[in-house]
Amino acid sequence: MKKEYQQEIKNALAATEKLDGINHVYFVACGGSMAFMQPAEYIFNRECDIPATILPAREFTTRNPHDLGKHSLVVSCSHSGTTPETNEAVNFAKGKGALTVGITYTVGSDLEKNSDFTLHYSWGKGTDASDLNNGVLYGFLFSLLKSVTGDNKYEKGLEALDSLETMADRVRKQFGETAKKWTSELKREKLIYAVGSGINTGETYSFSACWLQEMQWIHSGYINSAEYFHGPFEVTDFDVPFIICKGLGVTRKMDQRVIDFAKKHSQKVYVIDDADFDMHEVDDDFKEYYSQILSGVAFRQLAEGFAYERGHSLDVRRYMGHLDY
Ligand SMILES: O=P(O)(O)OC[C@H]1O[C@](O)(CO)[C@@H](O)[C@@H]1O
Repeated sequence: MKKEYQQEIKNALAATEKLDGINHVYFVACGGSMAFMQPAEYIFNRECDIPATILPAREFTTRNPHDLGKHSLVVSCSHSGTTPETNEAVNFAKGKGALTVGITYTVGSDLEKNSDFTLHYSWGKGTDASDLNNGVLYGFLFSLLKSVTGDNKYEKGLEALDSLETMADRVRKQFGETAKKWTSELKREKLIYAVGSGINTGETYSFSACWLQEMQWIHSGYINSAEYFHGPFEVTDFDVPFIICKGLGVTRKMDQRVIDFAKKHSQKVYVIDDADFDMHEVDDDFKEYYSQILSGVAFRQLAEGFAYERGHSLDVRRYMGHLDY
């Protein structure tokens, strides 16, 4: 990871240590930037006693959590740094006395101006994965967990960042042909469901909401594997497509239960299995946490495959940036 990003993480971390105890960590953002932070909430919940909650930025300000105050840490993210709801949430949190850390690609953006501390990341093809948003988030997260728990095991989580690009590149090569095949088969589907859970919740939600709905205008919905059997499974039929992300770790059996059922009733079940991805560089304690970044690499290849097969650029929007909402 670039030295300046490491320094930004150190600066933000030092500020969290001055809080004299964190009562709650909130992650707030919109769309893909919110989805990208969901694993942080999951990891925090799994690893320590400090409550962590992720909320869409507008719901955060609307809900006005009762415990939000001078011992709270509010982490936001906006790629552009300009999304109004996210900036409103940061200013709202600051008004309550919370410490705000903004994660953004855009130097000098509103988010940077509004946040107490900023973590920048790089973007674009050819960027080392440790300098992308996920790398910077995990750099901050594992440093924070080490600080609040005093457990040195998080050093291993930080060390894995050095191998992230190697692992991501391996998945790109491994999954490339599969992505082409699946998207060629699915390109005329009017509706595709995305199913996942646990650490993969954000990436699976983002695949449905951002890649399929927003960037391909394909009807879709995210279904949590645990919730599939409580409503959504009634729409399962031989011709209904499901892309299911099968995670590692504690939620894997929930994903498997969906796969077993869906495969009996639909001929269009496609499974991204994180166990297929080689992660030998990562310590066992952190494999599940890193696997979602690799799921994201596969989801991105599917999105690019759809864009190619359907002749529909991922950059086209009908409303966003053109019409007020
Ligand atoms: O990350 P930003 O700049 O706040 O932008 C958020 C917007 O970008 C997306 O995540 C992807 O275009 C949208 O879903 C969302 O409206």
